[in-house]
Amino acid sequence: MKVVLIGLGQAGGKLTQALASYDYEMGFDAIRDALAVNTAEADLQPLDIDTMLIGQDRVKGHGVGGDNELGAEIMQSAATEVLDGLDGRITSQAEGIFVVAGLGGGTGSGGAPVLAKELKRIYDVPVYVLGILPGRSEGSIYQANAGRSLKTVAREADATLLIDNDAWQSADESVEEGFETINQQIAQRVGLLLASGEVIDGVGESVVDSSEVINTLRPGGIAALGYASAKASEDSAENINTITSLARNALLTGTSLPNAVKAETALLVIAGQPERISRKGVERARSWLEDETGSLEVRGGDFPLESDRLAALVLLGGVERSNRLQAFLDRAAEAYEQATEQQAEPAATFQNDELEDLF
Ligand SMILES: Nc1nc2c(ncn2[C@@H]2O[C@H](COP(=O)(O)OP(=O)(O)OP(=O)(O)O)[C@@H](O)[C@H]2O)c(=O)[nH]1
Repeated sequence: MKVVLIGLGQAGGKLTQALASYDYEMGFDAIRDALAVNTAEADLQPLDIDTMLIGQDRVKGHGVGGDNELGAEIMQSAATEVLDGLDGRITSQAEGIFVVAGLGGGTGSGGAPVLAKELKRIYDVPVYVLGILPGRSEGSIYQANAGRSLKTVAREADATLLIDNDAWQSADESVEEGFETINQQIAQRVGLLLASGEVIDGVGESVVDSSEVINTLRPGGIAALGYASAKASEDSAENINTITSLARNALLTGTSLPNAVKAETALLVIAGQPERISRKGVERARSWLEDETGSLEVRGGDFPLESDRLAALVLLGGVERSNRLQAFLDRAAEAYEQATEQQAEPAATFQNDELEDLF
């Protein structure tokens, strides 16, 4: 699936760069262009991808310091400038646009819904948001910002693929190392998903069409991505159980949004050397996924990849509220209440039940 990425804010820029590097290193060429947009000059400097600084008149290149309303205002004023900067990048080949952002900060959190809306007005391809939810140990401002941002982003984007910063946490890492690991994990999973539907030189023809990814995301609302991999035998007949257990692990322990299981649609991609992929295993895994997700629309296919391992990638579309999402929404509502207690006049209202209509 040929896409253009726009990374907003610090997390958005770093993740976009990780995605672009992975795509390049693997030779997938699914990411046709990538641009990082930020209000903070220092966050753009370390990036190798093209960058654009916005809002200098308001914050002089210093970022919005977690103020997501200011982030939204700046993106609104800079919309024409950003869209001009995208001219020539979003060509007729593009099958989708991804706005990538951490939902807990200011620039990405406030800017993502505004930009998604503007992009949808102009381009006739789906506009998705790849949004990062703050981990549970992050401060209440992050939780409140992300709650507010998620509410609008889920309305404006064609689908919002959520990544929980707690999803693939490793115990003995610093926060920075942790982000690096998470970004790598996301880059690999999303990279494989995007590469599905692409024909890869010398490896053969892909059997997952990009329209399958688009159709899986068609219910809109929240989407999640699961992944698991394991060493596999050279004989496909020995891999029947490996494939079913990979699909199981991808859904039950490997999703970007823990406990997201029930969904309207699902896509199961089995990646690996074609000789190692057992058809029987794939069929079993698909029917297991159908039962488990409650979805009547489970698509599937293979993705040829030179490796002695097999991997299962599960994309869920129209995800029902999960325990983890509920816990996040509760935290966001509580954080907002705390913030309003300290402020005489809240700038915006946010209630947990306002998010009910998302699901
Ligand atoms: N996964 C991941 N999350 C990150 C990374 N950097 C920051 N975050 C998360 O993103 C959120 C903060 O968003 P940032 O992107 O830093 O903020 P911003 O959009 O640049 O906005 P301002 O700094 O307020 O201008 C927090 O929830 C962080 O935990 C990263 O490299 N990877």
